[in-house]
Amino acid sequence: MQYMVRMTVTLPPDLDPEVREQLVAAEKAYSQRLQQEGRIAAIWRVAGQFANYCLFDVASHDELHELVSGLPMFGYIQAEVEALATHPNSIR
Ligand SMILES: O=C(O)C[C@H]1C=CC(=O)O1
Repeated sequence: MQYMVRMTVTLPPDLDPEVREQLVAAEKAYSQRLQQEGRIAAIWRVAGQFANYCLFDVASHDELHELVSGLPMFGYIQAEVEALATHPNSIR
């Protein structure tokens, strides 16, 4: 099952810079592991914003929730999820 998830990240402006650096590094490692596993099929930065679109390819709503809620930055992320179905005009 595929889901397009828009994540908007709002880190507190007064967050300790060291904690921020650790969060960013942990987020990168987690995200790259999911990409290597194919559970994040693609990721794009929204130009000019601290936001991204992630295409998840997972088995269930529950797996999606587990992965999104496991993001190190989860407490600072607003996630908007759209479930994707096959488009009848798709040639793939
Ligand atoms: O957009 C961000 O930097 C936050 C984040 C969520 C997944 C990921 O790889 O990075």
